[in-house]
Amino acid sequence: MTADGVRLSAAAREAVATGWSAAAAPMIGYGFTLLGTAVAPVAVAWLTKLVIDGLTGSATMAGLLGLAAGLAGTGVVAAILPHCSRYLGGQVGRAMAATTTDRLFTATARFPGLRPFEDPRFLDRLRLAQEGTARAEGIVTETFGLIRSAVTVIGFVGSLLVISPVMTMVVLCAAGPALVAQLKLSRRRTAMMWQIGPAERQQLFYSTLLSTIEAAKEIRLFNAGGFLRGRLMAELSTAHAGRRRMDRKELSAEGALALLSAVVAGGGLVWAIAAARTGTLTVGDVSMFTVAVVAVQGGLDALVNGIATTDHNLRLFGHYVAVIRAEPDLPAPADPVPLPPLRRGIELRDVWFRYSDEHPWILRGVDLYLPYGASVALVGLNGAGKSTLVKLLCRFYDPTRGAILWDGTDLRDVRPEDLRERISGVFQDHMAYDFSARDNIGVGDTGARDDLGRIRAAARRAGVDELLAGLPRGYDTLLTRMFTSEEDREDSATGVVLSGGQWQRTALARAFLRDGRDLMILDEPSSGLDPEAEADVHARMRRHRAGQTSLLISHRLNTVRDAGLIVVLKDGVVAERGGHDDLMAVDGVYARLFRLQARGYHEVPDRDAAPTGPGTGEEVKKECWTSSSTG
Ligand SMILES: Nc1ncnc2c1ncn2[C@@H]1O[C@H](COP(=O)(O)OP(=O)(O)OP(=O)(O)O)[C@@H](O)[C@H]1O
Repeated sequence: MTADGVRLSAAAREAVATGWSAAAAPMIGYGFTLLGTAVAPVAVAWLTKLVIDGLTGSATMAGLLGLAAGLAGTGVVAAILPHCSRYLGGQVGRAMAATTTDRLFTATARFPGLRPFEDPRFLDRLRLAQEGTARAEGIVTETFGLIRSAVTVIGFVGSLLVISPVMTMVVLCAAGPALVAQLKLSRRRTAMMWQIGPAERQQLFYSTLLSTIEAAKEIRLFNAGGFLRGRLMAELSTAHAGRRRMDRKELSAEGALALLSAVVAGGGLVWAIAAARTGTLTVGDVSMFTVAVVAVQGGLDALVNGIATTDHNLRLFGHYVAVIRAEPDLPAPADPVPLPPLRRGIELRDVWFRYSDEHPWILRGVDLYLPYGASVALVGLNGAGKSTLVKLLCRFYDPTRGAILWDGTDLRDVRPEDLRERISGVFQDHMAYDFSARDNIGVGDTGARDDLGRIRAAARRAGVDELLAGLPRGYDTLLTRMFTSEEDREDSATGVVLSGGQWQRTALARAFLRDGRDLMILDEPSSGLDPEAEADVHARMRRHRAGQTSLLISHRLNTVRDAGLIVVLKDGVVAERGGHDDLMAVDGVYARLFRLQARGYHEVPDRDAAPTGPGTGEEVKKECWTSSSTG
């Protein structure tokens, strides 16, 4: 186990098993071609030596021609095999990348809750895991490469031993420090990547901010580009400093190793030439020695580098293994209970919640009953915990204390996917997918994606059908200009941009597509709509919610007054509950907020009492009058 919690042996086993299950046949072919490329250089060197010795000695013509033919044939094989092995290696790589990517995102989708995606360490691990999926192929091909280098080295070491056992030992001993140094460097490099992870994540965050349309307006209006760029560059320089330190260590270590290799090779050559002069070696031996020293050094170098690279790849792949084997963030029920359709109601029983032990309590003993078929409205000030309560109802988190019961069944005893099958809704921060209109709504129930009739019915209920049907390509029009090619730039049919309110209606249609669910959650579904659209949407929602259990969160209290039950959340508890008239009669928080909003609509400005002076309405009117009468 390494400092970042990666098990190398588990990573190696997983890589081999993945390679075998994803691409057994190309892997076998790859192994054989690599073996061929390993043996070919040794055969070429020996045949060359024999030809040279034959030429300088007394070989027959037939013998020489036979050796030359063998040399040519081996050369052809040696020339073709690397191309075959590259192709087969690519096949192995693509198959493994597809398998590991699929498994990684299956695993991330398997987390039932949201906690992992709020945990910076997990996000770092996920980023490295994605890099690890790209390295999966490397682990397999490098391992084969190691075998190939080992075969080549063994072949040449055998050849060197025939010529000089002493020189063989010298060459081999020089490789020892290289192996140790490369392994150390690999470990340090992976540790460095883990350390600079937070800086690189911040860097990615700032570069995304600076290059996406969502942030572009504010950044320009507030002239905040320089500020954000400054932060981006600071994170970049932190990450670069880490990489530079590592590169310097590598430079000095690898430079020293290269020097050692050059000294050994040079010394060996001087010795071989002197030995040939005294007749201890033949000319063919010198040729063989020269090739063998270079090949053994190159092979050992490749071996050492291959081990170091595999070690590094395994560490990255280990993050992938850690993600795909991670325990779910919410405890899975040992014996899951089936969740039948809602018949009585949902009860929050003394629910306490905080996001973590370091965070303050958000809910402090909420007792609430959502009766079957009732439309319940949840109101409260910003930060009161309304959306948090919704997240608990969807079981994105479990209550820290207390329980949520669905017809008496604790949500913790139910599989999260079974629960979510029974829920539909719109979140306050709903998604605007860069998809077609059809897919944007179809995400609500992917099985209905091809059923345009159902999609249009949902859009009609949300009051957006006319708009979407009227787009240049109807429901198949992209609701983004993101994927427009250079040639299509002027063609509006390739993608359109919706307004905020139009997006909100589209999100509502997505929720309505999940028809017949037991609970409809509507978290601020109309905050971006104009008054007419809001009244229209609420009239539609009223019809849709009639007889259906629903929970509506809204700050516009005129939209909740007809709810069967209004609940006011304050200081982490239910402060008030009842119908609109009851709560007005109680004259508490709800009544105060309602009157405050209503006053804004009813108060007619008192012209006589209106302040006058620079910038006030009266002053501006006067200015306009003066300039128009003089102009
Ligand atoms: N993922 C999170 N991690 C930590 N704290 C959070 C998280 N999400 C929300 N909070 C905190 O929980 C509190 C309640 O937030 P919540 O979004 O539930 O309020 P709300 O009532 O829906 O507010 P609003 O009316 O502004 O939408 C806030 O103080 C917020 O800072």
